[in-house]
Amino acid sequence: MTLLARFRPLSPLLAVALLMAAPGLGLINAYWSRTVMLIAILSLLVSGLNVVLGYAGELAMGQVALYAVGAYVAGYLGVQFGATNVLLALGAATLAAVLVGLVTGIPGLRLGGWSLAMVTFFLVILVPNTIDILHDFTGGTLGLAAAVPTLFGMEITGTRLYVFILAVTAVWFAIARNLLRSRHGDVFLVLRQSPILASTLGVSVYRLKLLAYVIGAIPAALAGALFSMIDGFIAPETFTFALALSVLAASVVGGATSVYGAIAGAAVLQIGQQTFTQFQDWQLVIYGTFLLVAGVLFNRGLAGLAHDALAAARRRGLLPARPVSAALAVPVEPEAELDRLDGAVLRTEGLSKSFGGNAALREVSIEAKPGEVTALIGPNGSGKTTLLNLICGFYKPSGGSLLLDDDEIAGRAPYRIARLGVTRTFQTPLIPKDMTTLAFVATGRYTSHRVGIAAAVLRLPAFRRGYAADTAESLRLLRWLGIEDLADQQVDSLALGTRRLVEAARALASGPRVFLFDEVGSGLDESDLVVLERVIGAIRRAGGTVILVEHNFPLVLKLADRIHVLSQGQLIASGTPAEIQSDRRVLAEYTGATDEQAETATTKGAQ
Ligand SMILES: Nc1ncnc2c1ncn2[C@@H]1O[C@H](COP(=O)(O)OP(=O)(O)OP(=O)(O)O)[C@@H](O)[C@H]1O
Repeated sequence: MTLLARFRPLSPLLAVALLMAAPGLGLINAYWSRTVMLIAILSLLVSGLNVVLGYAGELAMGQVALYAVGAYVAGYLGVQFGATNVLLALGAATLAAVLVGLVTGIPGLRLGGWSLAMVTFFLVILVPNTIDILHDFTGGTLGLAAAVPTLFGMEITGTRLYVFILAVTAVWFAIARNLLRSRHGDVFLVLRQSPILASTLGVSVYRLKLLAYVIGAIPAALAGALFSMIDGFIAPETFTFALALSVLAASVVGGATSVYGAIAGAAVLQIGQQTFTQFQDWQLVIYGTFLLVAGVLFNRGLAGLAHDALAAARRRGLLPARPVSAALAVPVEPEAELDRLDGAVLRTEGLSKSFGGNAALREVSIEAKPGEVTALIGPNGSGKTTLLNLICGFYKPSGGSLLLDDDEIAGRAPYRIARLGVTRTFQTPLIPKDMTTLAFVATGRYTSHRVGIAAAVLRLPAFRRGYAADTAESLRLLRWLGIEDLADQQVDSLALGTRRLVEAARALASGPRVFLFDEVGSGLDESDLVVLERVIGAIRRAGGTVILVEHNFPLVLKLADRIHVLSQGQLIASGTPAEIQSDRRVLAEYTGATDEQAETATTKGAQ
């Protein structure tokens, strides 16, 4: 390990220490100390927005309202109760943020769609009125003169306050870094791009979004409490809609899916505002235009540019390569067998699904057994994907039963069904952005091998063990599939065939009981198809239950133990590959042959 690589993890710490010491060493004057404090505060606001918008993909505009909540709670405690302890102020602000987060997040997220965006947007608009209505507590439009903050009897002002604000900001960023650079952060990214994929991983979309929203609320309220300590005065004109926009703009400038991008974005915005004094009059127009342009051209922000520049420097050998995941070498023979899988019997009994007047599935009864491949075939629109979606819980049946080892699972939430060991791949692979192939495969283990948030934030041994096990197992699967060299590549840069194999690895990573493969062979070249056949064969031998929806008839004949044929939502035939191959109705319906041609074909087949 080079000296540079050894000290890399310490570099943020050194930067913070230097910045903290700067006023004492006479490196910065009072103007710049204040600017640094304001940048730290804005970066807390932006960091919270990044968690909820950049990672979890939920547009929540309420950072400014939570900022106001933090400021007034801290201010009120000091003025009304003489509780000036800064730690108490931060604790109370955090509590208030969690409370407001839950009260606004629960209805906003329950209703779905754009509800949270609307709720939080109105929250910001209502801030000045709310402050006015609560003037007994807030001082109304006149503002609130806050008490001098203290810590164990010591006044926290001047350089002490500067150091305190930087310390709180550094602690928050350490928490955010540890949270976002863990499987939790990876699953937030999955959630941002595909709630469907997130539920396939066993994640409750509603709960995870609420969690991200509440976590994002905390730094905003902390920022408010810290802000109330700077000037000792808070007034409603600080908490404006323009500030909400500037937080959004700083998030875009820094890069919403970056941990430290929030600091870069906040610095650009804060210094920009202070430098261009006429800015105030034009700020709404400037932010609006900037967001429009940046949304199209600049969507990974400064962090994205820095990331690309570092990657280019590594490619040219100017910087040492990143520790590659292959360092965790585990010898795996490509032909090795999978560990034993605890397959389950999946049965549908008279399962039906109608969309309005369209009966997509009519009284379908099938059984898929462990250690067998059960194939579903049929022409386009015959109901195959609908059947998979019913099994996964994405649709609720209009009638009939769905049994997993004799337990009724119809109507259960998708994430609950996933947690029972039902996994799937998709007709169009669902592949997130901003994630390596290895991390994506490891998300398959998120709920089956869960490591808690506290363990991740505090980097406890349980986290380290879990992370190492996830990495080793994901790498083992990639190696088994012959694509370990792609482990560190961005998963969304892979070709379609490789994406399907990576999806299979993600599905395998949780050690599931039932596999649903939706047209997994389409778009694969010959060599990928060979790997796919090996994968499905190995799952079957390991005792897993496989349901295969596939148009590639020869592939189905090769892999399936039993085939069910659907036509216009009805089961028209079930049998072994040999029986299906010579079924007249199947040939007529499925291949589009006329009855006469089908008869000729079956007669020939019988001879
Ligand atoms: N969400 C939906 N809303 C309305 N109709 C739907 C929905 N999903 C499926 N359908 C309808 O149900 C029928 C069966 O569709 P499904 O996608 O299950 O067929 P499929 O056999 O998987 O077809 P393909 O081979 O083209 O994927 C079609 O008529 C389709 O239009």
